[in-house]
Amino acid sequence: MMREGFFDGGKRMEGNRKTTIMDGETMQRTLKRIAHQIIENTEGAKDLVFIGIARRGVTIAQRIAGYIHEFEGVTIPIGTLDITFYRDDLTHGSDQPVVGASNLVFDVNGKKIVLFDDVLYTGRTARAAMDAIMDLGRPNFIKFAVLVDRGHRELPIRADFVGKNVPTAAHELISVKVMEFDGEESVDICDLKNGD
Ligand SMILES: O=P(O)(O)OC[C@H]1O[C@H](OP(=O)(O)OP(=O)(O)O)[C@H](O)[C@@H]1O
Ligand SMILES: O=c1cc[nH]c(=O)[nH]1
Repeated sequence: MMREGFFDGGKRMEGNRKTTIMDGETMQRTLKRIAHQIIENTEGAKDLVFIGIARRGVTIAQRIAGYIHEFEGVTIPIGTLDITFYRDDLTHGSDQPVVGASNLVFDVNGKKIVLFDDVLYTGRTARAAMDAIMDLGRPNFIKFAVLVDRGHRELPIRADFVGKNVPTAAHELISVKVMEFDGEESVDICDLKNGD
């Protein structure tokens, strides 16, 4: 289930004023930059694996792995984690991330893991992802890459690779659209309070 004020997929944008902060070309350039940063900061491709948080984090992981293949000629294994939010009706609003299906196609022990998501907000999704990974073994390290960091952290979590830092208000939503799921590419800030 989703958190209050959150909408699903394309529907979440309807009826709300939006400002586009990244178009497809900028997104591509940003992901290429992150690919270079990952190459420089993960001590070589040996034991390097990616984990994408479904759904758009998986797309971002795949795109960046594609660029690294193009730049370095190495193929990085990609696993996926599905994390959704569950609202506990008894405690009104104490929404909790729940780890669903995971498809980690490798043993995490000793791996250099880069975790990917589209948006970093409270940090609860990242925390749930890291908990799920650590339950499976002991990686060499976990680094975190996001397309957008919008602030408002509720946990001491930060990303190692950030496409764009976007200061936001609580009544705004960052909506990332990728071709695979949305048929278009952009990052928009949607104002949920001042809808048209
Ligand atoms: O840092 P957090 O507060 O945990 O927020 C970040 C998460 O929120 C979004 O997922 P959302 O639940 O909106 O689902 P969706 O993007 O898959 O629609 C986003 O894709 C991140 O996974
Ligand atoms: O603004 C936000 C917050 C969490 N997740 C999103 O996708 N956008």
